[in-house]
Amino acid sequence: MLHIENLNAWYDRSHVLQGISLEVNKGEIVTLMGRNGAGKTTTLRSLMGLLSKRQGKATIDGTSFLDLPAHERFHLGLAYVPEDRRIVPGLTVKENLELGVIAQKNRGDMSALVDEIAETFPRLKERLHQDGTSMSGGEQQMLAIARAMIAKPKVILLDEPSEGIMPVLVEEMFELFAKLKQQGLTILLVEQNVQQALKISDRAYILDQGEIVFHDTAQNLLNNDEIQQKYCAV
Ligand SMILES: Nc1ncnc2c1ncn2[C@@H]1O[C@H](COP(=O)(O)OP(=O)(O)OP(=O)(O)O)[C@@H](O)[C@H]1O
Repeated sequence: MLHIENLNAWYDRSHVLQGISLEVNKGEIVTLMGRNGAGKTTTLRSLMGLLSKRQGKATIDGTSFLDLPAHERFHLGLAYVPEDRRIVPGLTVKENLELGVIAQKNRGDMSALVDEIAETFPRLKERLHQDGTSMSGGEQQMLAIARAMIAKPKVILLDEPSEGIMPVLVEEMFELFAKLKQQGLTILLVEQNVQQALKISDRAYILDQGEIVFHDTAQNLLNNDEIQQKYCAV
């Protein structure tokens, strides 16, 4: 589904990603792990075209997208939820969700789409008329994910969704990812919360200093303390 081959990326002269190759098959959750500064966010940002200098190849369902403008990636079925969530202040939860509909080519029935997504995110359903930014960090994270999901993407890139969120909501969030996977979504997940991420993932890649240094099934990695200690201790 998502295929990345020899991806390189630079911030000015700093060569941060040094030839990353990975793939995420349809319906898989794949976690990208690694210490702070390893290049995880840069990988997602490069895929979204947010770094001016990058090289390599990336395809979604066989279509190359690295050189396409952002809206065309979106129409190919690629969605991105950055770490900072970007909930629009002054808009309700429902209005924030509607922004996800407005961005679509074929908008269909806006309220039907909002109702549909609210079924998957019961916590949002109860708060549709509340100001989006008045919710807790975890709830805002769910709103950001729901807003991306409304476009029915094929692949979603999630950057540190559990960052700064209270433990009970983290649990709920990981359950939600498992549910989205069951609905057929393909997920590339960047997470520091290694144990929980691996429990719901199929496979994982470890990044270190801009290179993939290890990959395995999530189950094997979960049992591999040595590798976790070596590359994932913060
Ligand atoms: N805007 C920027 N300009 C210059 N260098 C940057 C910029 N953003 C990140 N870097 C550098 O690129 C490298 C990779 O950073 P990146 O944010 O991708 O790491 P990460 O694995 O996501 O880490 P973290 O878990 O801390 O977010 C780091 O050395 C970082 O200092």
